[in-house]
Amino acid sequence: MRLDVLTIFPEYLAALDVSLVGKATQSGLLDVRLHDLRQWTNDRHRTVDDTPYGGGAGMVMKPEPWGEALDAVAPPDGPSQPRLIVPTPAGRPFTQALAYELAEEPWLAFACGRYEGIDARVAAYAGERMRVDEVSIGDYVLNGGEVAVLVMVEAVARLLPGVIGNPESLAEESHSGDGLLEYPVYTKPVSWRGHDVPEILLSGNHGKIAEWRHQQSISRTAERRPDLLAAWGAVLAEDEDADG
Ligand SMILES: COc1cc(COC(=O)c2cn[nH]c2)cc(-c2cccnc2)c1
Repeated sequence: MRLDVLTIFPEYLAALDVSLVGKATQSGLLDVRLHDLRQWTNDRHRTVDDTPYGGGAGMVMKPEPWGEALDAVAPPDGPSQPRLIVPTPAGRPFTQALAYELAEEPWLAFACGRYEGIDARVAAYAGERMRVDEVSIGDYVLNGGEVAVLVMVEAVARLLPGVIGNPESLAEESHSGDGLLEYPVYTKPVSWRGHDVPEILLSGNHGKIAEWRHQQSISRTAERRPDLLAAWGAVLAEDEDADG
C-alpha cells in the first residue's frame, strides 16, 4: 500500500517510522511518503491560509497550494488515483469497519487540515477524479489532522497481512469481532497486591472460559457502550427471527 500524507507539519508524522508502521515500511508492505504543503506555495511567506469568506473567527486553508500539491502527488493524467481521506470533526465516523475497508485500498492519501479547515472546493476538485472521504476520529476538535492521520494509519496498517505478528489476535479485538467490547485480560502472577486472577481462567475448562469471557464482554458493553449493545441486540433478534 502506498500512503501519502500532505501536511504543513511533516515532522508530526515522524512517529509513522516507529513500531508497527515502521516495520511495515521497512518490509515494503507500506510505502509512506510525507509532503510539506508549503512546497506548493509561491509567496515569500509561504502562505497557506487566509480569512474566511462570510466572516467568522479563525483562518481557512487556501485552495491553491492544495490543488498544486494534489496534482503533484497524484497527477490527473496518472494511471491511477488515490482514495483521499480528510480528517475533520465534520467527517463520517472512523470505525474498525472503515479501517478494514481502507486496508484494501492500494493507495491512500491523507490531507491534514489546520486552522478552521480547508477551502471546501479542494474536496470538490479532488472528487472530480478520486474518492474523497471526510472522516472523524471522534467528537472533539484538534488543532490539525496530523494526529488523526497517525490514529487512522496505525488502525489500517496493522490490518495489512504480514504487519501484525499474530493475526488471530485481530479476530478477538473490541470492535472487530462480535461487535462487543473485549473482555478483561490477565497474566502472571496469579495474585498481585491483593488482586487475584478470576478462578475460571485457571480452570482449563475452555468452554466455561469462553462463556465467562462472553459474559464479561456483554456486561462491559452494557456498562460502557450501551449504544453498541442496542445494535448487537438488534442483530441477535434478527438472527433469532432468521433461525425461526
Ligand atoms: C479539515 O478540517 C479540519 C480538520 C481539523 C483536524 O481534525 C480534527 O479536529 C478531528 C478529526 N477527527 N476528529 C476531530 C480541525 C478542524 C477545525 C478546527 C477548529 C475548528 N473547527 C474545525 C477542521
